[in-house]
This record gives sequence, C-alpha cells and structure tokens, in this order.
Amino acid sequence: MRLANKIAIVTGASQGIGLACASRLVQEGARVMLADVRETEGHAAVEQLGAAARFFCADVSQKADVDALVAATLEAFGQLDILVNNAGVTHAAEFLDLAEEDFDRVLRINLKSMFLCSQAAAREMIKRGSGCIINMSSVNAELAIPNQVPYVVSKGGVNQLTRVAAISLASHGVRVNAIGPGTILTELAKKAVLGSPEARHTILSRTPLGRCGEPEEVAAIAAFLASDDASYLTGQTLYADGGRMALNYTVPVQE
Ligand SMILES: NC(=O)C1=CN([C@@H]2O[C@H](COP(=O)(O)OP(=O)(O)OC[C@H]3O[C@@H](n4cnc5c(N)ncnc54)[C@H](OP(=O)(O)O)[C@@H]3O)[C@@H](O)[C@H]2O)C=CC1
Ligand SMILES: C[C@H](O)[C@@H]1OC(=O)[C@H](O)[C@@H]1O
Repeated sequence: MRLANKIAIVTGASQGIGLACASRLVQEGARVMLADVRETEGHAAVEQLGAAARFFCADVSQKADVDALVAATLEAFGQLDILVNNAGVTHAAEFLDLAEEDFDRVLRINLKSMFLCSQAAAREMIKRGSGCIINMSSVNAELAIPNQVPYVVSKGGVNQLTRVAAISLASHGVRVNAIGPGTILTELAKKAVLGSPEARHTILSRTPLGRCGEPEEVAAIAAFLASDDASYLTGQTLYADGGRMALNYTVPVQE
C-alpha cells in the first residue's frame, strides 16, 4: 500500500492504460478521480473500482474543464498528490495529406492538455510541498511513424514538457516523469496498428521480448513513479517497450 492516503487524478481513465493506472493506484491505497470524455465508460469504470474512485467527465484539452476537474477533486478528496496525464489520441494520415485541424486536435489533446493539467495540479501540490506528475509519452517520442505525424510530434513534446516541468517544479517538491510505452494492447493501438498483420509483424520484429505489452504492465511503472520508491527520479522518461528502444536490428518473429 505504497500510496495510502494519496489522492490522484488519472486522465483518459475510462479504458486502456488509464483505467489500468487508476486500478493499480487504488490497489496501492490511493483514492482516484478518473477523468475522460467518455461518460458512460467512465461511470462503468468507477463501478468496477469501487468507493475509492470517482468520475468527472472532462475534455482535458479545454482549460475550463481542467479547472473544474481539479476543483471537483479537491471538493471530493480535499487534496491532490498525483496526476497521471494519460489522455491521448492519434490520427493517421500521410504527411502531405494531413489537414491542419487534425494536426491541431492531436497536439491539443496529447500535449497542451498535459500542460494545462500539470499547471493546475502543480498549483495545488506546491501548497503541500510535494506531488508527482506522470506523463504518458511513447516510443514514438523518438521513433517516427510516417502516417502518425501529429502523434509523433506530440510525444516528442511530452518528453520535453516532462523535463521543463521537472526543473521548474523541483524546488516545490513536485517530481515530474514520463512513461514511454511500446505497443500496448488497447483500443488505440488496435485502431492504429494492430489491425494490420504487416504492421503487427513489423512491431514484433523490433521488440526483443517478442510481444506487445499489457496496460497493467504500464500501470505498475506508474505506481512506482508515484511512490516514494522513486523519490530521487524526476525529469526522466522510462520506456516500457519490450526492449524496442534498445534495438538496432530486427529479431525473428514467433508467429
Ligand atoms: N496503446 C499503445 O500502444 C500506447 C499508448 N500510449 C499512450 O497511452 C495513453 C493511453 O492510450 P490508450 O490507453 O492506448 O488509449 P485509449 O484510446 O484506449 O484510451 C484513451 C482514453 O482517453 C480518452 N480521451 C481522448 N481525448 C480526451 C480528452 N481530450 N479528454 C479526456 N479524455 C480523452 C479516450 O476517449 P476516446 O476513445 O473517445 O478518444 C479514451 O477513453 C495515450 O496518451 C497514448 O498516446 C503510448 C504508447 C503506446
Ligand atoms: C499510435 C501507435 O501506433 C501506438 O501508440 C504508440 O505510442 C505505439 O507506437 C503504438 O503502436
């Protein structure tokens, strides 16, 4: 119970990695406010997690929603110790075909939301002299995919946002780190890549552990980063990728 008496916000928490993170934080003793644009799924998630969880329907790319989310969390739980910036989307289009509005939407949701949530949360955390922010980045912060232009750009920005927030907030006792997952078995990955046998083969050929990851494996790292076991870690991106970032050749694929 490394997180007993801690209060967390997890964004994009109605499914996938976010729901796994919320579940693991609850298992470790935290009480959690789940935020998502999906209201039905959000309430279902809270049903699943029990009394330690609440749901607030919010588009975290909008400052008004973010401010209301933090206010609702303080009203419900009285404090804020942990923020997991997890909400994210992708949009597939070739570079020359990508529309400005699609570029803007992905950057707004994947990057600007993390700035807005981090700023609002940090203002509460510094009142207590401590806190922890965890940003969900990706191997694609460093590995570019031709038809995922705004996604790749946004994740590169997440790594730098993590660093600049870490050095800005360190004197207030707030740590900021990121997790860079490889391909994880969720709806986003199924839509973006796992529906294509060729893409799946390519991914596995570049993954030494030979498999995609599970949301719970990412959540375990989030719980570590949120805990005092990570007390001397800030400004870092930890790649939970089956070895993908360590690799510079392909590996045989076990079909
Ligand atoms: N799955 C993977 O392979 C990897 C995922 N990641 C990152 O992990 C994070 C979670 O991904 P994953 O669990 O796969 O994705 P999912 O699509 O399964 O879950 C993301 C959730 O966030 C919601 N959401 C989208 N936009 C907003 C918003 N503006 N405000 C609040 N909630 C929103 C989504 O709703 P809706 O479905 O309506 O959009 C969805 O419910 C993302 O940041 C992603 O980039 C990183 C590396 C690998
Ligand atoms: C959109 C990607 O294909 C998906 O999300 C990631 O960050 C991983 O690279 C997954 O494959």
